[in-house]
Amino acid sequence: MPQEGNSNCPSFTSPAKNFRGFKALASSDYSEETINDNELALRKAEEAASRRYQAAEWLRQMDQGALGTLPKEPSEEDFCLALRNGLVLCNVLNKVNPGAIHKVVESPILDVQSTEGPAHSAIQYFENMRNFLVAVKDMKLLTFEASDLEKGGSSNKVVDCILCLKGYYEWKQAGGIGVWRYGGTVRITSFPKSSSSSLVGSESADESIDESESSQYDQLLDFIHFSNEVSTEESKIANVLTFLFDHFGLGLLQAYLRESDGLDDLPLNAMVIDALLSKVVKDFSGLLVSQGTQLAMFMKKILKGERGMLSKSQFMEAISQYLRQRTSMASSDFSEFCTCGGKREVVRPSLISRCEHADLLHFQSKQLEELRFYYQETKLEVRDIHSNWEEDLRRLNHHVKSLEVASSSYHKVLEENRMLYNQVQDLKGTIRVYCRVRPFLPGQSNRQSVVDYIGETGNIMIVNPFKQGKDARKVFTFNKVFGANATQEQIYVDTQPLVRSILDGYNVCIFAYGQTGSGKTYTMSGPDLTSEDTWGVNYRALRDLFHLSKVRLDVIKYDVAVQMIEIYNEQVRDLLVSDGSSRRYPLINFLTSNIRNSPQLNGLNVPDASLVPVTCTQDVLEWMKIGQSNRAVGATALNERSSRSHSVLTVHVQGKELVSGSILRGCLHLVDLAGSERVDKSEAVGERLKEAQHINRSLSALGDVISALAQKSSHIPYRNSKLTQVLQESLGGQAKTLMFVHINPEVNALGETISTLKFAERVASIELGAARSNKETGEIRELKDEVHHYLFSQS
Ligand SMILES: Nc1ncnc2c1ncn2[C@@H]1O[C@H](COP(=O)(O)OP(=O)(O)OP(=O)(O)O)[C@@H](O)[C@H]1O
Repeated sequence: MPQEGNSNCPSFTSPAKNFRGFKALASSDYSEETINDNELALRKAEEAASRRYQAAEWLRQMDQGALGTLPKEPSEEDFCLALRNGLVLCNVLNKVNPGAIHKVVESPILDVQSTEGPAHSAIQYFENMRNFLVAVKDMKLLTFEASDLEKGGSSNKVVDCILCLKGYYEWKQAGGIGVWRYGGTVRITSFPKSSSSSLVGSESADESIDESESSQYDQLLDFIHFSNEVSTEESKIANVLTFLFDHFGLGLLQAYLRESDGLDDLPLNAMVIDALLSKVVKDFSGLLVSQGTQLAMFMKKILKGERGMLSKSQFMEAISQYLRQRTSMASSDFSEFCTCGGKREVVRPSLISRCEHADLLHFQSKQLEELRFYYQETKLEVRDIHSNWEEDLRRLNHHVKSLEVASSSYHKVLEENRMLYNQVQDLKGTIRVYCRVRPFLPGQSNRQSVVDYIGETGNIMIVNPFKQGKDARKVFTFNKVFGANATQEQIYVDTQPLVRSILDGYNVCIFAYGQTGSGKTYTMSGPDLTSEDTWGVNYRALRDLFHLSKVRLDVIKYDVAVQMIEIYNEQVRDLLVSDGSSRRYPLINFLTSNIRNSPQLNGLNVPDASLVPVTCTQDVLEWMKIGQSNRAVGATALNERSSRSHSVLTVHVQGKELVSGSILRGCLHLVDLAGSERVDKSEAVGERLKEAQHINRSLSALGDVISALAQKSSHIPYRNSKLTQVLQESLGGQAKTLMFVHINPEVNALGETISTLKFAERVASIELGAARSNKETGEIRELKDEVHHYLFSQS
């Protein structure tokens, strides 16, 4: 298991620690140790005792006879005394190397008290001891002097000899291969030198080594030097092993954790880690054992190779060669292992032979080459596409610009076309029809519109949400269609030329048609008289007339007067009465004389209605307020503010050219028709029902007149209603007529919307003939005046 080292790096306990004694002896650091002499002596004594006990223990194990004479932990004296007769040593040596001593003197009597005893026992003792020392020497093991067992001798040398014998024995028992050790602290390597002296060493080697042992001592120093080198190598190896072990262990841990991804509740505690690591240790130990076995086999092969016995240098050279081979083989695997961190899938390639590895490398570099090629190709393609795009974009830009030009020219052409069309219409006298779509009103929740599309050229497409396919859509065409967002200003712009033509002596009739609540009053008058922005056609037209008349003041003098009547339940009422209750709001006796069926000389259709001269817009506003308040307004289920009557505001303009004296007479009828909805839908009863019936009757009379006019019928039924009678001149005469047809975008008004639009299309087809100006030269006027006087004087 890894342990914390000084460098804080995990490391194995280095086998080199086994050389502690020798290193202490040889190292220069030794002198620097701060241990004082007493401590050193004590330590040495402890170590010597420990080794002595070890030797005694082994002798007791090897020879039963020693059990009685040699204590388990003998003092130095007891130890020497027990071995002095040489019996135990001879018996043990014969066990280690059977037959090494032919004759062992058994049962020596050591009677130190008898006078002969010492001599006799000394003989026995000498014989056994001599035999033992000779045999040991023959075996090239550590020896000692017989005197070492005497008082003042070096018992340590005896201990070294016994432990050396022990090491030899164990080495032999293990098969007698390679390195062997004795005493648990010293290694001795058997180098088969030709010289008789074996290489031996002992950590207990001290100053007592005499001259005769100098060659042994030199060898011992050699060995110390060698062992230092080995220890350096070993510590390096230990570091590598530590590193490998960590990788191996942590790699396994990682693999385990990776594979346990799915197990959410897996308790990952210290116990699991311990269990894992003990498994790792087990595997690693197994690996070490098998490696050890292989290494042992290899060493055996070297030692027992064909070359026979090896010298130290040969042996070391063989090891180095082997290591070099292994290093070059392992280094690539090792670096791969380090790079990939032991991941299973990546580690696998490390198992592939180098040949396969090279193939893989070759294959990958080929793939890399291909990838590079494709990358370059793609880069070129992208560049091509990019430049193509740029080209396309340039062309598109150009195209857009030409379209812009075309579109502006198109608009110009469209405008010209419209003007030409209007001129043609003027020539033909066709009634102009403008369609206006009312916006949804605040509070209307279902905002599904029946208006699907509004074209620039006067098309409007109505969609029926309850129908499918072709039948669901219907297109109507008018002079112009204004969407819900059109402003009052935009509405008036197209009307302005017509209005201005009044000052040139033309009659103009503008009437608003549409279902109740579709915005007729909004177009004609506007929602709020106080705000000029929302003024309707009426006020704008009058403002325009006054403005123009002022501009022409130096050339023509204009007189403007207005009439305002209402047709309610087929009765014509004067709305501009404000001079007392008796004349207020009089019912004009329509059937007798007050509506002329042919244009009057003064252009008045209803001569009995009040004709109020006005000089400015403010005058008009005042009179209109009076007219509005006089107007009959009734509430219906469809629209509380719904006007249940037709209102006609007529502006009479008479201009006299200052130079020529010519008279210009024009009039403008501004007609706000009553709602065109069907009676059943208005849910009206009683008075309201009567109103609705009258309104419908007059509107269908209007429809009949329009049909007859469209068919160029010889009889036009103007007299069927008051409305058609009042508008006769505008519909059938030489007037310029404009109809604003209004539609409600709501789905529940779809039926009315369709019938309104159909009616408007019919109106649009009527050709009235070219409008004519009511201009009388001074000469004609004078002649007319003369005729007039003449007729009056005759009557
Ligand atoms: N273009 C528009 N923009 C905003 N609001 C409008 C527009 N047209 C109509 N309205 C609003 O719709 C409501 C009904 O409009 P208006 O009274 O003009 O309808 P009408 O056709 O004259 O009704 P009636 O036939 O009953 O006289 C009013 O509240 C009006 O302000």
